[in-house]
Amino acid sequence: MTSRFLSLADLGWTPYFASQFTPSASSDERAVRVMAVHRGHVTIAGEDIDTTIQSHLPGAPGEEDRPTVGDWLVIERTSLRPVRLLKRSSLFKRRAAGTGRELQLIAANVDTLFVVTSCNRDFNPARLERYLVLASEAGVMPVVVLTKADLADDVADYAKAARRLLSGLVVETLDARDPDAAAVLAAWCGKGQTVALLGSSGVGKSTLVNSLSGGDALTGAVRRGDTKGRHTTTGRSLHRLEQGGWLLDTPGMRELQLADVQEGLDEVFNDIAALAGECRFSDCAHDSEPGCAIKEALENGSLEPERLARWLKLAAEDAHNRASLAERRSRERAFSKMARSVIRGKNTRTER
Ligand SMILES: Nc1nc2c(ncn2[C@@H]2O[C@H](COP(=O)(O)OP(=O)(O)OP(=O)(O)O)[C@@H](O)[C@H]2O)c(=O)[nH]1
Ligand SMILES: [Zn+2]
Repeated sequence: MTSRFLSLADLGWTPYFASQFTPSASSDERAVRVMAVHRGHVTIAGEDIDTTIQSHLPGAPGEEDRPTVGDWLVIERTSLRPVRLLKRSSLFKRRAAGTGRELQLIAANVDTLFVVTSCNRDFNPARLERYLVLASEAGVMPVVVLTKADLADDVADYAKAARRLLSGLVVETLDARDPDAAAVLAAWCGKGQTVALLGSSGVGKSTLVNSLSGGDALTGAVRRGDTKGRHTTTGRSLHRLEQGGWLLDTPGMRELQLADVQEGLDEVFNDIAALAGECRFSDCAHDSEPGCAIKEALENGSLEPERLARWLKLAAEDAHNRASLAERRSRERAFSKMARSVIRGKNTRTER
C-alpha cells in the first residue's frame, strides 16, 4: 500500500508533534514518519515523499536516540539527512539479554494497544495483567479485545472478569472473522491513529487484522510466527487500515518482556501499590510483619489472594529479568559452589 499523497495528519501527525516542529514549505527541514527500520536505514513517509534513507542521527548518543518504527523524524529537505527525533508519545522497548544489555527500541508513538484474548481457555487474568503492564509502561492505552464471542455462551462473564482487572479498562467482545468487527474497534482505528496488537497464538490476531484492513492483501505483510527473513525484510511495519489508521506490526512486539516495568506494575496494580505504601515497614515483605496493610486487606476480604499472588509473581519476574545476565551467572556460580560443598559434606550451615 502506498503512502504517497498522504497528509501528515493521515500519517498520525497531532498537535503533540506539531508543538515540537512547525512544518512549512519554506523550511529547510521537514517531518516524516518512520515506516520501517533496517540496518543503518529507515523507510520514511511524509507529504509527497516515500523512500528509504540512512538513519544515522548526528550528535545523539543516547540509548533511545535511534529512530524506531512509528517515530517522527525531522530530516533535511534536500539531502534527506536525519536531523532529530521528535519526542515520542509512547515507546515500547526491551533490554536484550547478555552482558551489554543493549536497549532495543521496538515501536514508538503507538496510540492504542489491542490486548487480544478469546472467550475460552486462553482467557487468563495473569496474562492479561502482564499485557496491561507492558502497555502502561510504554505509555499506551490498552483496549482488551475478547474474540470468539460467537463461540461462548458466557461472553458477559469474560468481559466482566477483564474489566475487574483495571478500573476504567475498555473491553470489547467480537467475532474477529465478522467484517463488523472493524466497526466495534473503529474508535481506535480512524485517520492517523496507530494501533498494535498483543496476544497469544491462536486468539485471532491475524483474523482481526484482516477484518480491520477490509480483507485486502495486508495479512501477507503480517507475518505469522515467521522469524525467517526478519533481518532482510524491506517491507513496512506500519500498515494502513481501512478506516485510515495504522497497524504497527513488528516481530519485536512478540518479544516484549517484563523487565524494568516497575511503573507499569504500580499502575496496573495500583490497589496493591497503595496498600504496600501503608505497611508499617517500608521494606515490608507482606509476610509476617506487624502492621502489614496487605495482610490486613486479605483478612478483611478487600484484596483477593489470587490477585496478590499474580502481582507477586509478575514483580518477581520483573526483578529476575532486570538482573543482568552477568549477575545471574555469578549467582549460578555461587549456587554450584554451594551445591558442591554440600555434596562434599562441608556445609557448615545449621538447619532451621
Ligand atoms: N469462531 C471464531 N473463530 C475465530 C475468531 N477469531 C479467530 N478465529 C479462528 O481461530 C483460528 C486462529 O486465528 P488466527 O487469526 O490465526 O490467530 P492468531 O492470533 O493470529 O494466531 P498466531 O498467528 O498463531 O499468533 C483461525 O482458524 C480463525 O479463523 C472468532 O472471533 N470466532
Ligand atoms: Zn506489608
